[in-house]
Amino acid sequence: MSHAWGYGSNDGPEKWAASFPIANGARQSPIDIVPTQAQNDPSLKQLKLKYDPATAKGILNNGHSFQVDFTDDNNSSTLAGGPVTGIYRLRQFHFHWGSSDDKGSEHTVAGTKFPCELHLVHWNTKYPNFGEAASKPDGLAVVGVFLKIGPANPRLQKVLDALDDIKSKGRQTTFTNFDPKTLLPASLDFWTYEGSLTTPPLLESVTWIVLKDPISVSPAQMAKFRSLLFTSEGEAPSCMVDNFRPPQPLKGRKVRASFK
Ligand SMILES: NS(=O)(=O)c1ccc(C(=O)N2CCCN(Cc3ccccc3)CC2)cc1
Ligand SMILES: [Zn+2]
Repeated sequence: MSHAWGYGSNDGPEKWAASFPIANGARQSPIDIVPTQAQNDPSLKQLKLKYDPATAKGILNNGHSFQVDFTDDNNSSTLAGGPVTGIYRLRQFHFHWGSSDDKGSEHTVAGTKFPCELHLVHWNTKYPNFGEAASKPDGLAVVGVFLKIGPANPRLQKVLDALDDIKSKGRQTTFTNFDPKTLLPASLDFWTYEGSLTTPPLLESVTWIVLKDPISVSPAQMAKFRSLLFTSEGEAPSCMVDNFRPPQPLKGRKVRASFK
């Protein structure tokens, strides 16, 4: 069965359930976060993020987004605390964005869409590797950060400057000496809930940690994201935009807040 999926009218989120029936599962992501319905949980620990810039390895256009990959053969770049038990290793970060500034994020906040959303993907070191962890209910932890239109964000620039080298699907280049902590807002206040990957195979293995505060991105910087292609060299070019899944049913899940 072909698992070719995308974000178009023929292969987009409304069609994924045909190949990935878990798309209609009990803990799917993203969701609409309603702050007034999120309960403050004083038992939530402070989020502990430790990232070593030397673990940054490369940047890849994977045909759905672009990702910055990290070496994850030791505990140099990790997430701990917050809602998770144990130590999770940083594997990659990537983004989702829209064709215009009025959409693009996967999570929404009381119905508000942001133009872009950053995902930092970590896997639980109680499992031997990412692939194993991705199939376990407590296997992954993804930190989500909203990007809001404002002044140009200098901390995004090194990532955006690399995009010219990975314009089409399958292109990759080295990307080293980068600290993803520089992409985070000042406050690590977060909402958390149990969910899934937001792309196929939609595995229900993600503890989501969505930061309350956005970081800024300028319209010109958004244009850089939109300069990428879904397609490989030699194919009819298709702009990489609107690579977001819409919010999914909460199905009785509770969203907790780390803040009052
Ligand atoms: N938007 S997100 O929810 O943060 C997100 C996080 C991670 C990925 C991701 O890395 N991939 C690429 C390949 C690995 N598969 C899992 C897998 C499938 C089959 C055999 C082993 C593991 C997951 C999709 C995608 C989306
Ligand atoms: Zn993502």
